[in-house]
Amino acid sequence: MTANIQTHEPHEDYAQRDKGDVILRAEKLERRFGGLVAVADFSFEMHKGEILGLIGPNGAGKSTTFNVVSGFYRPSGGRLWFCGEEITGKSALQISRMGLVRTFQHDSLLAEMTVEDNILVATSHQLRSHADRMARVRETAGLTGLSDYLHEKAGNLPHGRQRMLSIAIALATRPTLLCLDEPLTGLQGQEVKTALDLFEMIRSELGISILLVEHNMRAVMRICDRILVLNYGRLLAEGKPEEVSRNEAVIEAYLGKQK
Ligand SMILES: Nc1ncnc2c1ncn2[C@@H]1O[C@H](COP(=O)(O)OP(=O)(O)OP(=O)(O)O)[C@@H](O)[C@H]1O
Repeated sequence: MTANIQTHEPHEDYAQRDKGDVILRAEKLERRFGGLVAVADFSFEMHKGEILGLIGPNGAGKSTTFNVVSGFYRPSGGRLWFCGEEITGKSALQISRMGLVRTFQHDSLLAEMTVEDNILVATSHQLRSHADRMARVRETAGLTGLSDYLHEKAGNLPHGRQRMLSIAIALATRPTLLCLDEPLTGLQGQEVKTALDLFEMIRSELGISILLVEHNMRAVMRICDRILVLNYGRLLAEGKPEEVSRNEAVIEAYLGKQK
């Protein structure tokens, strides 16, 4: 893994700086599907302002963790807290209204509706006045590079713009925690760089923390402050990118899968 993974400039140490400022806490999280244990004994904390990576080989339990944290699946065991409030067993809608919002691996856009309307719908429960909602739409479109596409049908956008629209929809409510599920899939060179710059900006300008599941290791190593590694549903390692990329067990888990 060290051969094709590079770490870049040192990250500001958000995890250390905000030690007392936990926004997400999982304690012994577990999710079973019949006899299959997809996630087991998974405990972690996430701090305000962090960009936290969740990586692992195919089938490691990353998406299941996302689904449990965001309320789309009920945990089979363990407990979860968001901003100090227990969210174990709460619905996806309740959790998203508390400010924990996720995107999906496959874009969930309203393809026949315009970009503007897709973003507008996301603001509807939060902002009452149409003027406020339109201002939020324009601001969000500006952040995500979609200002020139507001009147296009979402389904007509190129793939990279559709991915940005998924993020714009999640961002429109200005969540506290944004969970991104493989947001870079299908993006090419400059598009990846633009997306990573956007994630940095979301954190630094809007103060939104990011939990990132992503297979693009180079990108994960560049952007994350800290990384959790899952293997067979269990926490295999955690640490800063440079620590994780040198971890023998992590290297073995990835290389073992490639044989
Ligand atoms: N709805 C489900 N029903 C039954 N088994 C499931 C379900 N969702 C996930 N699994 C199983 O749980 C395990 C973990 O899957 P999960 O999708 O969470 O892994 P992942 O790390 O996200 O994988 P990938 O990187 O391929 O997306 C796998 O064995 C998978 O087959």
